[in-house]
Amino acid sequence: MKQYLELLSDILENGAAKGDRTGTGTRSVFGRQIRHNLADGFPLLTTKKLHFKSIANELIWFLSGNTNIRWLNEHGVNIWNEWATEAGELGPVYGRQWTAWPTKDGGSINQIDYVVNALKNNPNSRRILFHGWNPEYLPDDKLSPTENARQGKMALPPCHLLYQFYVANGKLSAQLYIRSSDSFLGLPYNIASVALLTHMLAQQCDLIAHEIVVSIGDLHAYSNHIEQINTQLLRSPRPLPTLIINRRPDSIYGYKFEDFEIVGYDAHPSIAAPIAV
Ligand SMILES: Nc1nc(=O)c2c([nH]1)NC[C@@H]1CN(c3ccc(C(=O)N[C@@H](CCC(=O)O)C(=O)O)cc3)CN21
Ligand SMILES: O=c1ccn([C@H]2C[C@H](O)[C@@H](COP(=O)(O)O)O2)c(=O)[nH]1
Repeated sequence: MKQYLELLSDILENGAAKGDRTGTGTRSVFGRQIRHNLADGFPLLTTKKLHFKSIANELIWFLSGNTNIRWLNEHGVNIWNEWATEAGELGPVYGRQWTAWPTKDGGSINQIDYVVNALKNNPNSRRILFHGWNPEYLPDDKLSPTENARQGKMALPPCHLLYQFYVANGKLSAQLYIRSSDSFLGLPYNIASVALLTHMLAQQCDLIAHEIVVSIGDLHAYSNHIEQINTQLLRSPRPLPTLIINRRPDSIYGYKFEDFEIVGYDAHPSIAAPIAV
């Protein structure tokens, strides 16, 4: 993932010093993109070891519509702990908006069903997308994430918020828009996650997983990640691993972590970094 390292260098070279909600301080650039052909391997960073289990289980959790961290914790995933209430709630975040977008008559819309149906029955459509930005449930900036979740608002507004799919010649591509991207901690997860989702949708819809495009609004490096980024920039990328899906579940909602196998993942050691809350 040379392109990822290039984005990190870009931020260090061209980033404006910018304050942020968390009070940490960032260097930031606006409007960047990464493209990756999935035929070239599964885009799991090799310049630091990533916890694929967290990435896969987080995606499975999104697709289940769950917005409580308990299930994540029971499955070894702790990346959302800092934002949840004592009861584990995050408010109506990703999973809720993806699978049960609330309607004014008290019903809900499953946007994932819509995407799967369109990919199967109307693959030429230019409307195959789902998104998480539901303004009615955005948090109040003056309250903490936990306080927002307690009041039924999202703890955080979605960062990866718009997923569009495209089919040509039997091949499925995806473009993800990330409005705000923590280049060192969040972005590697978001890249691998959209790649995994594309493979799952391709399997369900009898398509070949092709290209992912990740478009980013505010791409930043937190001031307490600069040393870690410099460490990473000294490392050479290695060949990418391959994803194998061992089973074909009955639906997009049927995947379990055990269905996935990452083969040939030879990564440099992980690099610890503090998360900005
Ligand atoms: N500042 C910030 N950055 C993010 O990337 C982020 C948020 N906040 N808030 C919501 C979610 C939570 N995400 C997270 C949170 C923690 C890690 C993290 O610490 N990753 C470690 C490994 C931790 C583990 O696997 O348990 C890493 O080295 O990648 C990554 C993404 C992504 N999002
Ligand atoms: O999937 C994710 C979720 C979150 N992030 C990062 C991006 C920002 O650094 C923070 C969110 O803060 P905002 O003030 O709401 O932008 O979390 C990410 O990179 N990927």
